[in-house]
Amino acid sequence: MKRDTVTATPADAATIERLETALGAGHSAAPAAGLTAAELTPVGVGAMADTFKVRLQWDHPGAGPACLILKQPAVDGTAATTAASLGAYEREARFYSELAPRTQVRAPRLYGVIDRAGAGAPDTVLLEDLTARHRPGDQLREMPIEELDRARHQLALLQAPFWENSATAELPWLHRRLGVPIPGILERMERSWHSVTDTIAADLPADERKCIDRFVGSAADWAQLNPGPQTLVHHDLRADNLLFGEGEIVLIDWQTIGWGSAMFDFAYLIGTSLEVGTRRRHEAELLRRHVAELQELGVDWTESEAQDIYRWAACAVLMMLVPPISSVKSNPRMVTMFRRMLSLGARQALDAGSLDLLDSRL
Ligand SMILES: Nc1ncnc2c1ncn2[C@@H]1O[C@H](COP(=O)(O)OP(=O)(O)OP(=O)(O)O)[C@@H](O)[C@H]1O
Repeated sequence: MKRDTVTATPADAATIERLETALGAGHSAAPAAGLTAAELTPVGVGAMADTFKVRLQWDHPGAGPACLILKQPAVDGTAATTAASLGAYEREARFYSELAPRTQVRAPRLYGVIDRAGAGAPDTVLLEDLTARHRPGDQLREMPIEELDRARHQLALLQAPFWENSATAELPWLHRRLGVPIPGILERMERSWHSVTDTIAADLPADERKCIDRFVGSAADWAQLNPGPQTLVHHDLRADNLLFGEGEIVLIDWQTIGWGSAMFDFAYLIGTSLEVGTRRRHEAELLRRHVAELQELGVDWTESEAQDIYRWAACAVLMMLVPPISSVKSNPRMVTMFRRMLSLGARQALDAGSLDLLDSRL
């Protein structure tokens, strides 16, 4: 969003009251602190959520945060209804309140939650504002390998405490995209892919197009396989969902936090972040480091087991990006981004021999 088109809007009385109550309940404001004014500035209008930076004025200076990030259901009715039906808002709120405190992963601090729709579960999160000293990642540029490795380290911190943890696996609100039948996935994949073969995907090399064709036909079986140790899966761990600060990387956008194969986020992060040549040079070492760090964190896993699962996981980029491509139309940045990631994803699957693996297992 262009900064010069962004204007701040004063919050109405109902919003101020909701914020004050939520911050009090979240122990993020002094008891009985009074919020006197709030001003909302949009920072991101996503597919499913609207995000605002909120400046706050308290009756006693310092009684609560001066600034926060508010992420709430999108105003766009269709997207919001889809997200709500998928449990995306509740899931993100529950991740921040119930799971983030059990990990060392760097996510924004949660200040409070709001049940805006009155559906009996929170759908809005109030988060630590990191706009001043952090910059969002850029999906259109290659991530420097040192930064990628630090993001990967955060992934190890997310995964280790929940590794094969049966109580976490049973949490009904976690997103399940792997290891379960996904109704209509084949039709959605095919419809989406065929709608862009003459546009976004028109100039992809023939072997990449063929690879995507084959993957689309077997995506449901691929997702069902879901091999290897299971743990928490972010499901969209890529540059756009990372905030880079001095000496730290912060992971955001937890609407799709779920349960699945430990190699999924690893393959997706690498596949969406690195150019093909860089990935080829570094992926074995990144995998080795990832397993070594998990082991240091108490996880019982070996490099060769991880390599085996990586062959499957190398389709993660295609799995995540083929279904939404048909809805990417007019925005040139999104078109460029999707085309680039499709190509990277296909090349990653080809390099890993993922489709041959799939053929041999089915
Ligand atoms: N705590 C935060 N501090 C600073 N900026 C943030 C914070 N949270 C989100 N942002 C900014 O807002 C943008 C949108 O946030 P986020 O990725 O969580 O939602 P989204 O992508 O719009 O929604 P969706 O969940 O529908 O994909 C981010 O790209 C980031 O620039």
